[in-house]
Amino acid sequence: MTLPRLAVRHLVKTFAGRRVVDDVSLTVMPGQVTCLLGPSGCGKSTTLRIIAGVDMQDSGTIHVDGQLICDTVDRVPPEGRSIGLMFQDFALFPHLTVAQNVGFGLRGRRDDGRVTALLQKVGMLRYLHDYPHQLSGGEQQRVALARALAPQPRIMLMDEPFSGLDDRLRDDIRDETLEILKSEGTAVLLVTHEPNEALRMADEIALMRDGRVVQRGSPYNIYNAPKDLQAAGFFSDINVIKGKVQGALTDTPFGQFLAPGVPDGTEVDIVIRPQHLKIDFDRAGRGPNPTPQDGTPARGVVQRARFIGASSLVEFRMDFDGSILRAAVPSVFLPKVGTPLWIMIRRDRCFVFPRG
Ligand SMILES: Nc1ncnc2c1ncn2[C@@H]1O[C@H](COP(=O)(O)OP(=O)(O)OP(=O)(O)O)[C@@H](O)[C@H]1O
Repeated sequence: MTLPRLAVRHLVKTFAGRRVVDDVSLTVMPGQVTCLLGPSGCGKSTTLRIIAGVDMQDSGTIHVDGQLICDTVDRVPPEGRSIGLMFQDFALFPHLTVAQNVGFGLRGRRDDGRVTALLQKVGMLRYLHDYPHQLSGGEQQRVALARALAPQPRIMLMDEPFSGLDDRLRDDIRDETLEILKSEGTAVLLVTHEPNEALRMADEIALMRDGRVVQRGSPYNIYNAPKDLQAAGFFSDINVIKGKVQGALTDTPFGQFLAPGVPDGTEVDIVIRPQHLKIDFDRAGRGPNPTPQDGTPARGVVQRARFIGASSLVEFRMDFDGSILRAAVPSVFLPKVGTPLWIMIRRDRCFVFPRG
């Protein structure tokens, strides 16, 4: 069995009586990316700082390749942890050239061609003698990556490293960075509050809320099997339809939904993402026929429709209770406000959660 490159267990950190990091455990395997994902203030950066050795935990352990590097008794100093850091504001030294900046990353070790090899890898070899102010944001980011990789760290900790870059550039740099980190076999722990960044980069996502890791899993699993309503809502807009369970089923205007194992009388939220609503025509008020997969259709009237490029966002006011449902549909379809349409809910794409 492969040992995790980084294993963090039961980390706790309290500031002014508040548990900012509350029993956090996570692992990163060699050559893999784990994303610590969560809203601002949930404790991501504090967790990262403890792993880097800049902050000290109140309790909990950190192991690198099975070796204890920090508990509350023994503590390997930051420079002895074989950890590289990349932060958004982790600026290059302005008075050093690109080559000197990367060379600085070697921390006194012999170069042996590593600086040029790394600059080649990040596509910056021709800027060897340039100074940081002569480079674009994306180019500086590439040099920063080369500098962080110079001492061949076993782990790279990244805190929102791409947030200073504009959208198009960010996607490119993200993909390139990932490829380079994988080719170096570095284990990466990446902190972000952006779900799309985590979905795009992570092998594993640890979803954090109020100091706790509430769910861990592959991007696919965490997106398609969220643990609760908040976890579902963190990744996209969601629609919520209310119901009450009777005999493991809940009745709604969209027909019955299965709620296995949920006791009778429990109020539930049926959650569905906008792209999983199906829309059909009115047919003079008859609408489409019910199907086993899509259940009973319900009628709504278009309240708002916005073209946003690849898709259109359509907002419906539902006849049954006046509530609003949002659908994302291919952008070839942009219905007029006031159009009656019928909506069906794909059973296989719904999540049923007891209301908390
Ligand atoms: N040194 C400190 N002293 C007191 N409180 C702190 C300290 N460092 C962090 N906190 C608090 O701990 C909480 C978590 O902060 P942290 O920076 O870890 O969150 P985060 O999830 O990384 O958020 P962001 O994405 O905004 O940086 C915040 O409420 C913050 O104010």
